[in-house]
Amino acid sequence: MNALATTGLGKRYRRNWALKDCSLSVPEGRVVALVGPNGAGKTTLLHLAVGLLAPDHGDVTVLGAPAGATGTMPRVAFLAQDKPLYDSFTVAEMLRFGARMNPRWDQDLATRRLAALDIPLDRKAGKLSGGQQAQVALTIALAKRPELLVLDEPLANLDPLARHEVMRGLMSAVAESGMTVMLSSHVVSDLVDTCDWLVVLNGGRVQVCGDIEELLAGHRLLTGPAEQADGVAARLSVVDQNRTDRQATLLVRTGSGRPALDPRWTDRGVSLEEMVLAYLRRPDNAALPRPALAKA
Ligand SMILES: Nc1ncnc2c1ncn2[C@@H]1O[C@H](COP(=O)(O)OP(=O)(O)OP(=O)(O)O)[C@@H](O)[C@H]1O
Repeated sequence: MNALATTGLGKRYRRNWALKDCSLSVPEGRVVALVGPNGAGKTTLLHLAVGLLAPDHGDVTVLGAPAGATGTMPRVAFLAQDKPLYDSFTVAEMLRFGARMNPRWDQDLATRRLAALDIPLDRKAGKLSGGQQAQVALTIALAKRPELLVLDEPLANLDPLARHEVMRGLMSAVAESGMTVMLSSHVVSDLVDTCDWLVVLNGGRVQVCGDIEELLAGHRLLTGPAEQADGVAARLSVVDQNRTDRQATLLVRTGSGRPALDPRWTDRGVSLEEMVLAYLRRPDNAALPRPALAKA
């Protein structure tokens, strides 16, 4: 079953479509990287997924039911971009609040996790560091024992060590529970070792959706003489290219296998960051399991 599926999903604010024609699916148990530039529609998509917004077009299904369905809410946890905690509550009071609000609450998980992180239960949330606040907010989301955990920019404003710690904590929770996680970020390098499913949003449209390993295996970076570049580009599906007078570099979608090339060309695999940036630079190109990106 898919943890999340959208069909022709659209959301507009007044006359502007923040999200348009968005069709994607995320199988259960995946850790999903949702990436895209500022204003791409990431927060809008996440809010639609957790039922905080209603679609203007199309459908969103979460864990087999329409997003926001009453029966699904206890199975979904959402951590908003600003990591909302009550500043004047102590950590212990935040946990009590979580316990009252959530029928599947796991107090033992919450206290063990916070003890391992050395976060004092008697400290007021407003007096914690940014990294500690992120960890408390994540702990509350995890103690809900969700089947789908949705995190909007969980690493924003954290230093590199805190980013690493948050991701490590998240990964051990995923390993224990098998839940599906969807997290948005601007920083692709933070997601490399963690995520196994990629969704790229750009200008309110889905540009890439799929298994990261398969996507990486299906793209190559070719370098060769500029005068032959048109011939090579005509045979292959070029995502992005960069040419000087003498040399051309093409990032191509091969599907699978390596393209046959003139010996003056070299080719190599691509990193996740190279692939994502190539698509973001070329919003008209797409890597989708279903029809290519519709033009505006
Ligand atoms: N409440 C709102 N009213 C009007 N327009 C909005 C509202 N929320 C978002 N938008 C617009 O919708 C588009 C998508 O915004 P959204 O916040 O979903 O993008 P995002 O990818 O999360 O951006 P960021 O990475 O900057 O957080 C943007 O053009 C934004 O200006």
